[in-house]
Amino acid sequence: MAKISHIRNFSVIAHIDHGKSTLSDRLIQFCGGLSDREMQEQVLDSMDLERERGITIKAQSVTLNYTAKDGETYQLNFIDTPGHVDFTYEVSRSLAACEGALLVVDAGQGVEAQTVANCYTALEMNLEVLPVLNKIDLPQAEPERVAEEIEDIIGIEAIGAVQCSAKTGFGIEDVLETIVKGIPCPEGDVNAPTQALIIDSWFDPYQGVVSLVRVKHGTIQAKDKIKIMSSGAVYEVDKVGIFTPKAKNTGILSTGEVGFVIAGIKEIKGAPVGDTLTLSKNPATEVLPGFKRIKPQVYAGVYPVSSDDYEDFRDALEKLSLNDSSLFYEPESSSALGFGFRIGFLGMLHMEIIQERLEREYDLDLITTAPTVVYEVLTKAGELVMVDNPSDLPPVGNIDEIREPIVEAHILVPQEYLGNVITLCIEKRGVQMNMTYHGRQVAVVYELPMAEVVMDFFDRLKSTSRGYASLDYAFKRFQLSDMSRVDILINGERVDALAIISHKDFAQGRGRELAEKLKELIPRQMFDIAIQAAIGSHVIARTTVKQLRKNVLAKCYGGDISRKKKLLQKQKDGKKRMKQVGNVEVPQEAFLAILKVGK
Ligand SMILES: Nc1nc2c(ncn2[C@@H]2O[C@H](COP(=O)(O)OP(=O)(O)OP(=O)(O)O)[C@@H](O)[C@H]2O)c(=O)[nH]1
Repeated sequence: MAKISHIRNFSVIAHIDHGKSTLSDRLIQFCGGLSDREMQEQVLDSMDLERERGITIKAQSVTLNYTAKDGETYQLNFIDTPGHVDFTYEVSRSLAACEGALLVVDAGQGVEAQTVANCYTALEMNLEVLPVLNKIDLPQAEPERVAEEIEDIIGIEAIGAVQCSAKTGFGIEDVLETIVKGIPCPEGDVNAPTQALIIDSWFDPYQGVVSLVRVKHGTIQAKDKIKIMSSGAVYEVDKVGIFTPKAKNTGILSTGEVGFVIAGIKEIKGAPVGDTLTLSKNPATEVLPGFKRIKPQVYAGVYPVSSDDYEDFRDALEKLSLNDSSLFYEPESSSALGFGFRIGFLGMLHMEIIQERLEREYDLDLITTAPTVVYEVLTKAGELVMVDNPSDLPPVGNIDEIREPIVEAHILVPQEYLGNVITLCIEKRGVQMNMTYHGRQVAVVYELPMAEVVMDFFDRLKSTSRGYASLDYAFKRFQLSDMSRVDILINGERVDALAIISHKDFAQGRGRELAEKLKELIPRQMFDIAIQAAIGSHVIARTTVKQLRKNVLAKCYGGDISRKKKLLQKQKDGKKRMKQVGNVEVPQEAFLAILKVGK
């Protein structure tokens, strides 16, 4: 238990790839939390997938003891935050537990969109933000220029900011001194009724639910009866402690501290993120301000390739949602794909990660339909319905208005690529709201339809700017828009899972491209396959997959047997991800073809 004046709770925020994880590991290493061997692996990114992709998904924490130059030992509770645009909401979750944040900026790259977005989130939450110029070992590092850029674009003091190289270890002690001197200690009353904020909860197969908490007032000790304030449920604390980064029982967490609580809670819903913990004896009367829950922005239907896997799929989703409170799912059925689930995601990266985890960790073969944003539909009867699935769109005759979600996108781009970025934004139906010049960089603000942004905008932005433009966006409002559903018919049969909602100006083009794309993707079969795109009963495009003329094996007649086997195996593998639509075999790629359209 540390003296409250000697506690510092902080996060590290940064644009992706500016070196947050590397710096975090250095700080842990400097404070003796890790051996050299453990240092080889980045510790805070614990999931395999994260390591492979080099991004941080789950907020985690570590408690460090640092003996400062003033001779005093400080307890530094450091809470990790993710850096990718899909996960910005997790940042505010971590920041709610802190008094300060290190704003890590790559001294070669300069300020990028999420540097700005994350910094504002921290400032709004009244945190002390301390800039850190990282990667000064790089020959292209320009710490002075970047410091000016921080002052100019973000408006916080940065001249004289601490400089370091997380890679070489240079300046790490200065960073720690900056934390001790620059970040205020927590405030709180150790004798007041206990109040602790649940920053994160996850399911551990051996311990049950583990919650990461920040104690604002009072203490939590082993054997205490804790009460979850939203539900009133009472549990007995088994273990409390800190992460060093390994979990270490301390028997108590006191005011100002950050650590874990395990209390025999079986369900993640039992300890909701953002909720307040108190003690059943002398409970607090008020809950702590939580943080706003984020709703999924992108929905897609996910179906097992084999209907036998449905139960396993449901179990897998249940398990996965134990560790990912942002995962939303509900059963859905499609006439083309059978029984599956509609899953809500925070963005396209989240969708990819979930799909990969389901396939990899749970060994499922899945088919995912094209992702859709949520539309607000006003019916002629005056009802407002939210539609997250094209096939749920009411019949055209019943629709009064369709309103699509609009985001405000903040883009930072070097001047030489500004033209390309503007061209892209216009192509994506963007409306420019603001543009300011900051030295070599330009900050542009656009309102863009979310549907356009979630598709391929990020990749396009990167490629059109050689990787230099950066993006941050947030939902702003719904806006009346001229949208319609484009249906795909295969041999006259409407395939619900292939329907898309598109702006009328693009509907014709997208319908045509989609039909063409499907023609490439659907293998030739023993008969002609007609592919049509239609709006209502009006066919807007048509293509045909011609029938196979010869048996593929005929070519091998008399040829060697191993080649024949290979061919058969290839056909078999290819079949794994096929879905039967009427009498036509449609491959998985076909259901995602829409993502490749409109580029
Ligand atoms: N030269 C140099 N490279 C660095 C330094 N710090 C980090 N890097 C490299 O920059 C890349 C990104 O670093 P990470 O620590 O993964 O960045 P991050 O901000 O944590 O990224 P996410 O975890 O993906 O959000 C890695 O290849 C690091 O090795 C530094 O001080 N100097």
